[in-house]
Amino acid sequence: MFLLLIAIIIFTYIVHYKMGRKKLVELSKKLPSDLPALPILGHAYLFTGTDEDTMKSIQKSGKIALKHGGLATFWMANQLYLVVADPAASEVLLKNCLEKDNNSMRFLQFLVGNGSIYSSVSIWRPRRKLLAPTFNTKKLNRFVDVFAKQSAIMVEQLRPSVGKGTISVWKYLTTYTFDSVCETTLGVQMNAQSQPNHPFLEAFDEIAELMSRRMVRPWLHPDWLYRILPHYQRAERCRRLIYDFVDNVIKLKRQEMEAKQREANYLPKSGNETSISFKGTKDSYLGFQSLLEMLLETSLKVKGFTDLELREETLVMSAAGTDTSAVGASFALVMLSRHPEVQEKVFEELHEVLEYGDKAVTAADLPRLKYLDAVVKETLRLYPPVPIIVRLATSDTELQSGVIIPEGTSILLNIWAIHRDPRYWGPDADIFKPERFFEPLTHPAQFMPFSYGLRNCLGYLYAMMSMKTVLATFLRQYRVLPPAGADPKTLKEPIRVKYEIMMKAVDKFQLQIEPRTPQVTRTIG
Ligand code: HEM
Repeated sequence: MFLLLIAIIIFTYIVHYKMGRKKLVELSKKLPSDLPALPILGHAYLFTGTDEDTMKSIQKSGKIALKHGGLATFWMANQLYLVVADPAASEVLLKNCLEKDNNSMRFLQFLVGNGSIYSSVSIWRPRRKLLAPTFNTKKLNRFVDVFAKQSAIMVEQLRPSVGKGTISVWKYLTTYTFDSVCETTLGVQMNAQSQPNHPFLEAFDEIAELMSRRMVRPWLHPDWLYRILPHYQRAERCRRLIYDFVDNVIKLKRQEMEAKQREANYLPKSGNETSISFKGTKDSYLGFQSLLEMLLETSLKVKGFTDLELREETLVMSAAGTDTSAVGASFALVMLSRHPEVQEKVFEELHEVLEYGDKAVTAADLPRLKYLDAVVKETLRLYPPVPIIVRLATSDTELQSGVIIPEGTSILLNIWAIHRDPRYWGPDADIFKPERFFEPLTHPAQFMPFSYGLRNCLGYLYAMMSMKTVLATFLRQYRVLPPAGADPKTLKEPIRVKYEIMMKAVDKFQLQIEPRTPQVTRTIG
């Protein structure tokens, strides 16, 4: 009897599995990829080669989907991926499929553990609820002074390179965002701009590269194999360094907050270290509350985050906030170097809103910089720092077109392709034209550099503020030009890009910088 029961269970499982696979195979036939699938590997061979080749494959998959009305399928080994390059389908999928595709996500979880960005819905939902209030406009407005201060430092760091030929702006922008993110999220002044080889930043860069390589190389996927490779040893060393650093910050911040509370007589002198009651919101020594401090405070008032959760969430914010905004601002500078007429319009607007001089940009100035806003958006459209996002269909999901996406399908939303769809952006979809953002969008999901739906980017407002502040501060002082000796024909072609979890310029954003007149020298306070 027992054996019969086991046999029935196994039989039912096999039938269920086969039925599920049948639906996936049917979908792959209905929405073909146009490219041959190899035995065992499927289309995984597309992701061999350099990071630039990987990005080319992402673009190719998007183009194929666009050719077929926005949907195509690919096999990565035995896993079916639906590539989506259609706003209407994206809207349905991003509203209904909240679970992330674990096949690719588990490699990113290596660093951020259960941090909300890659976690399962059951972990993500309560965390998002706690995190969301910290990103409101009023609180973020207080960060603009930090962005302005760090931008001024960046402008000074660049001064020796002004008028001296071609340079890569990447290191300047990434240390700017890193210092800003650390100060506003962790409440720590890192000074990476004056110390660009900061070990924390280097570890972050290295681990991002290692994780993205593993993600797209199936032979690095099995844990047992990965753990014996030097790749893993390097990743583990970076992870340890990052964890130690963040854990220390959390510890120090706890102590700092507790001492401050005691000083202000918020606590009885004999207060128990672990049961502190925060009665009021006090600004830190930085003059504002960092996101970590807000979370620490919440954690002590209501059932909030444990130290491990705090580590995970602060890491998500640091990882999600640093390179993304640096990539966005760097691409914007490259686009402006290629479009001098647009750069002049930005400069005129800056002159109008901020006047000549070196008055720091304030939160009140940002909404008035409308043309700069359109320039940033147009850059994010053509060069979205996060060109793909993934989801998993946890139940059969019907699209508006009637196509049913079966449970178990991995979904790859190709933001790069959605942003270049001529059906939504017109025949000049590939052209840089900021003015298009003065017209209403045809579909709310046709522009989604920050994703769309309930799991969209929490930091989009933060990112827009940071990018606009640094660009405004930079462009008031300097003019950007293409690299010396650049072939005019190449400058008309799309920027060469590579995929490293984020999309970056292959040449690390090379430019020439010239001073604006009248030149203003600024002393950093
Ligand atoms: C140009 C800059 C940025 C871009 C393009 C960007 C893009 C994205 C995208 C596409 C996602 C969603 C991924 C998905 O749907 O699977 C995301 C999630 C997230 N981003 Fe950003 N991001 C940027 C800046 C920031 C900043 C500055 C912060 C914080 C300081 C931040 C914090 C987050 C967080 C916490 C999530 C996870 C949200 C959740 O799962 O609930 N991002 N970001």
